[in-house]
Parts: sequence; C-alpha cells; structure tokens
Amino acid sequence: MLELLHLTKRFHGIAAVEDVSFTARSGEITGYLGPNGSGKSTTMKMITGLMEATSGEIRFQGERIQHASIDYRQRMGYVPEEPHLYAHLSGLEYLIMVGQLRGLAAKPTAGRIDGLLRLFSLHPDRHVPISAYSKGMRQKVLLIAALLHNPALILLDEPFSGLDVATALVLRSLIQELAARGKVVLFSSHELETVERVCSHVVILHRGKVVADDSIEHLRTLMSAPTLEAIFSQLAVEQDTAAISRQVADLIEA
Ligand SMILES: Nc1ncnc2c1ncn2[C@@H]1O[C@H](COP(=O)(O)OP(=O)(O)OP(=O)(O)O)[C@@H](O)[C@H]1O
Repeated sequence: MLELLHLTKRFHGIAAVEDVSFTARSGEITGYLGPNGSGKSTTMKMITGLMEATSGEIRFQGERIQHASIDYRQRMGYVPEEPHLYAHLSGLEYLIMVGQLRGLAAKPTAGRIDGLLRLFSLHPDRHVPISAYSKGMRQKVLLIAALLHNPALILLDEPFSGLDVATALVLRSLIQELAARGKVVLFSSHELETVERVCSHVVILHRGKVVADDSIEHLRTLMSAPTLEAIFSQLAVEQDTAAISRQVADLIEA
C-alpha cells in the first residue's frame, strides 16, 4: 500500500502540489489524473524520492520512505514522463547498465533482458544506439528498465506516450496483469479512455489539489456523468473549448 499524507510541494513559495492525500492499494490500478501543470509529475517525483516534499509524508507498506533508501528504490519501478536515456548506448547496453546499477545478478538479468527485449519487439534493434531509436522504442526501453527488478511499486508517468497501438494494448493488459499479481500501480495519463478501462480507482488533481478520490463507478453515479471524460470535465476543466477554438481560428485568420 502506498500512502500520501498531506503532501505539499512549493516552488519559490508557489504550491505545485497542495495537501495531497490518497492511498494506492496493492492489486489495484490507481489512475492519477489532472490537466497540464496540475502537479502529477511533481507528485510522482516525490514518490520516487527524486524530489523532496516541502511537507507531508509518503509511506510504502506502512514505512515512511526515508530519502529513498536503497531498499525502497529496489522495490520501486518508475517510468518518467521525460526520458533521460544515455543515447550513445544501445538498448541492450543501457538495460545491462540499469541491472548493474540496481545490483542485480548478471546472468539471470541478462536472460530477463533478452526475454523482455523480445516481448517488446526490440530484440532486432538491441545493438542499435538509442539515439537512433524512435520515441516509441525509447518508451519501451524505459518500461523494461522500470520492470527489470520486479518492483512491488510501479509508477507510470504517461507510459503510453509514443507507443503504437499493438504495444499500447500489450501495456494496458500488462498493467492489469501486474496489479492482479499484487503490485501497487500508480498510473498518470491524459488518455481517459484507457484510464477508464484499466483503473479501478482514480485520483483527480486540479491546481495541485485533490478534487476526486474514488472508484470510477462511484464517481459516475455521484456526478450523474456517463464517462470519465464527463467527470473530468466537470471537476477539472474550466475552459469553454468551443470559444477557445473560435478565438484561435479568428486569430490566425486575422
Ligand atoms: N522544478 C520546478 N521549478 C518550478 N516550478 C516547477 C518545477 N517543476 C514543476 N513546476 C511547476 O509545478 C506545476 C506542476 O507541474 P507538473 O509537471 O507536476 O504538472 P503535471 O500535472 O505533471 O503536468 P503535465 O500534464 O503537463 O505533465 C507547474 O505549474 C509547473 O510549472
């Protein structure tokens, strides 16, 4: 179980994440949603320990994460929104390096990397430098790197970014499989249709604050909204999309 308790992050005094509390349970897929700039990635970075919270607490399996101890890092897998890959390495070299940095035994890890490269259709390109990979191929490398050590906590920040339809379907099903095997999965995405299909529980952020923390089913009933998109629009969209479209078109035609 992952617990966020009154988590706040301020940048230069301005709150990006404000008093955020929720629980992501093992066996569940928790969707973490919100408009651009609402604080999703900042929250994710605090959960990884890459960023320190201004205040509040994060607990995993009941224990406070202490400046991301080695033990905690070994139990967590993270797919960041922005890929920071060593582009001069090949996909295979990069994954071997990740295994070494995680202190994994070389031989079984090599077998695991080989199997994952095949399953993600990257095997033929394993010796090609990452600089020559497409966006989707890089995303697959990030996914493999995040799962290589069989983490108990899986943090996915926009994991579908750049993936083709077939890989996206595999990932969707993989997320469900991992949750069914008892992992805690926290998953941030703008793809509400996918979220609606895979998530049992959603947390919606708006301007750094939690505006919903519930099952999609309960939110549908509560808000008399047929879809997650309708729920999201009611809670976190303030714009008149048609008016904005007209203004943009007017401006470029002026
Ligand atoms: N290092 C930083 N310094 C200053 N402000 C920051 C920093 N990182 C994030 N912010 C601000 O915090 C707010 C939340 O950003 P964050 O990246 O968490 O949003 P997000 O919900 O992940 O957005 P998106 O959907 O666009 O990825 C934004 O206003 C952003 O400008």
